[in-house]
Amino acid sequence: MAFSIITSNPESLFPVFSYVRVVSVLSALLVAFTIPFLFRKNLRNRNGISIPPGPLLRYAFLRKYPERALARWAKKYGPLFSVWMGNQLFVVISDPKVARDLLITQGAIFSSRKRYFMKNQTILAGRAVTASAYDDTWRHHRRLAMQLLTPKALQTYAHVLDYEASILVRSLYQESKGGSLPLDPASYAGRYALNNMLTISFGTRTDSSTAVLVQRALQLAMEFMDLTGPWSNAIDFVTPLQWIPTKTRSRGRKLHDDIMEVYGAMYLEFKARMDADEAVPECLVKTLIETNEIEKLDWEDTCMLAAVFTLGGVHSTSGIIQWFLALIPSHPDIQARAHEELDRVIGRDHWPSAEDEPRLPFIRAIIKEVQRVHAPFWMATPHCSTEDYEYNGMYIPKDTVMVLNCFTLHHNEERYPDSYTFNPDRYMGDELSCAESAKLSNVMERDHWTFGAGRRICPGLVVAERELFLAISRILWTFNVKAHPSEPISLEEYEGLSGRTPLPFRVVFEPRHDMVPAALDSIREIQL
Ligand code: HEM
Repeated sequence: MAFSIITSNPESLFPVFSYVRVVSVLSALLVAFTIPFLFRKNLRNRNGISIPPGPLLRYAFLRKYPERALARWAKKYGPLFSVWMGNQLFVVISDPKVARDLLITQGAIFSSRKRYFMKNQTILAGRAVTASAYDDTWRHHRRLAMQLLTPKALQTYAHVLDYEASILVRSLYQESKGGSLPLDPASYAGRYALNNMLTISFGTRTDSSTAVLVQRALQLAMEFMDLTGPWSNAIDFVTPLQWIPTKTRSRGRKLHDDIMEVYGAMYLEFKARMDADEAVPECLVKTLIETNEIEKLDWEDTCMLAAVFTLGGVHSTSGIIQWFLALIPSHPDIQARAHEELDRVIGRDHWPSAEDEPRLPFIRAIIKEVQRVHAPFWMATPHCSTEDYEYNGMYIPKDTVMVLNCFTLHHNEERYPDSYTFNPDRYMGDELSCAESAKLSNVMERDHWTFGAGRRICPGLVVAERELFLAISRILWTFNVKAHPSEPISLEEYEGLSGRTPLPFRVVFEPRHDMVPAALDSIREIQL
């Protein structure tokens, strides 16, 4: 009987093995299995409130110029939207008041960092201030770093920043042969920022922009920027990729080892000098060595702290100087007004110093406008929430990555009319420093968001502002910066994963008046 059923109607005996059914079941399983990886999931809190709206698909990475996707989504979904990156929920802030309400007012909840596989776990091993969660280790390390970065501490090395700005201008003059050869300013601006950070960290500097140390430290900072975009590495969002030996994973591990090696060696060299009772300058590493007994930092913490200023404060500052030099040749009217202000307020027999800043409102306005139109980090450094939170009828779960969408914030037409135009005049009358501006309760008056917001705001901003003013005001005092007639300057951004500098370009540094050589001759060597 059973045999006859098989021969007359085989499907009835093996229904699940029929070709069509097998394919259908497998397809259904595949769809059921992949849908959660392809499409967004809505999450609700116990009051039934949903996460902020956002795109339907999940993403493994946002590679090319992610800020443009964020700007489009902000237009479509509003000032607070959410995106799923693999299994990680991101909430993106694109409005100044929302940034204030969440990152500043609710700083106790929105000040942690996600443990990004690449940046925070592999390269920085949860350290270097920027990679630490919002906890006692972060407070400890940030306090140590801040000892060198307060306005009062800055006074102890203000003469070095002044000196380095002079050296920057003199190098540009000499190596352009008095303006006859066009120069790519990247390594000059890089060495300027690097020397300032080396001084604060290690009490040392380099004489040449081609010195091995300069090249090595700049390479490490560049590799760091290339590997650590907040949206760019699929390895951060697709966990199985972290288990296999990919090229990206190897690069991350190598960078960690290189940072330990380079900065560890510099630390030990400094310590050997102290052990030999040599006179050494005040700097971060000296503080770390002197307080080692009390602070009890392990070796990895020590190396990462020694590296933090160089990793955070070189490409950022040098990038803004480069953006200034890329932008200014195509705005001769703005450059002429800056020259006029310098001639009127400072004169030609000496160049500006830090004390002159309040008297040069147009130069200050140019610097703020460069920072607005080309912030080196369009998404700052994302924060992470440590508790569930409900905001304006939207649910933000614990462990959400919070992104400050600086690109959209900097193109807010209400705050910056005609926002795509480079127009320093929008900052005329703004007499506040960036640090003061970041504390304004009316955030619609804040100058820009280039240094981030809230409790993780860039601790180096007072130093960075001083460096930018000295470099840019002296370049303007000394030169007429022009494009080379046969080399148009592209304003396209270098697509580093996190930091943005201009694509390589060259400019002509034409000395502006007869007093330039005398000013350059008057530079006096300093003792560190
Ligand atoms: C123009 C130059 C600079 C820019 C645009 C810049 C920008 C930023 C941004 C956007 C953040 C993240 C803020 C946040 O999480 O909300 C940050 C953090 C940080 N910056 Fe800067 N920075 C600059 C210069 C510097 C300098 C000169 C130093 C050191 C002397 C420095 C050290 C740091 C450190 C240690 C952090 C981590 C702070 C933390 O996580 O608590 N930066 N910076």
